[in-house]
Amino acid sequence: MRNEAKERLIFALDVDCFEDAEKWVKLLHDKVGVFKVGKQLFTRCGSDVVRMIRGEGGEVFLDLKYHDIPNTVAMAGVEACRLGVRMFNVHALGGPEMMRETVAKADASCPRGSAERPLLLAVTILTSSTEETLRAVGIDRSVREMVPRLARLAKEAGMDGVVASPQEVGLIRDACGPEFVIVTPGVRPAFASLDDQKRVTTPAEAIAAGADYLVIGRPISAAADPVEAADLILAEIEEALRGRS
Ligand SMILES: O=c1ccn([C@@H]2O[C@H](COP(=O)(O)O)[C@@H](O)[C@H]2O)c(=O)[nH]1
Repeated sequence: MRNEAKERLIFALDVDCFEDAEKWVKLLHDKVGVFKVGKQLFTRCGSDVVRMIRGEGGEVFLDLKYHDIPNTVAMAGVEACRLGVRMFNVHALGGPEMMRETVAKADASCPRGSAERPLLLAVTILTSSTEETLRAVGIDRSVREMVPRLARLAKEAGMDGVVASPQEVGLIRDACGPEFVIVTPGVRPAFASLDDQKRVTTPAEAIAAGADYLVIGRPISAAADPVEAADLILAEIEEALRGRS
């Protein structure tokens, strides 16, 4: 069960240099299944950091949240496939054509079912967003309407899963079924602060709701003892997985 908990924990490597990234990977590689490389680290270090993580035996979630015209996103997706990442993502708000094109180009470059094929994920509504955020950008529907709607669009386009708040896992499961992958940031153990996250649950609640992977950054990186924080989170995930089986 400890190994399953580890495989489901994704650590957000939100640091500003290669050396710090390498230190975190060496420190946490026994605790974490996947390391998430986002905009800050990728803009600073590029694909070298992906190769470093893979060289250390880690897997990579390339969290660049592509959102552009269909051809541009699809070709970026092909490059993500070539990097050998375990998963990468686009914004579902980029629309069905953008997602379909990304899936088609990934299928051509890295066939489904092959060992190298990454999971293709679509971000629904960011976990830092609220109803007010949606109104401000002109979306009149609620978060709880938008998330399953975007998840359904992603599934129909052939995407493997979504990134969403753990608060909406049940809605997504109802809309998209048990095989659809759900990756949840916005996870806060009781000992951590919310920071800029708005739609959060604890790790235990996220797993009990049916999340497949939990993305956690600052609750580990800002802890006085990051290894102890990761252990506490793993214990919580493990306990919740027992309750699920
Ligand atoms: O909706 C989203 C999508 C992505 N993220 C990313 O996850 C991590 C969360 O880090 P914490 O420190 O645990 O808050 C961060 O890298 C985000 O870019 C998200 O939070 N919400």
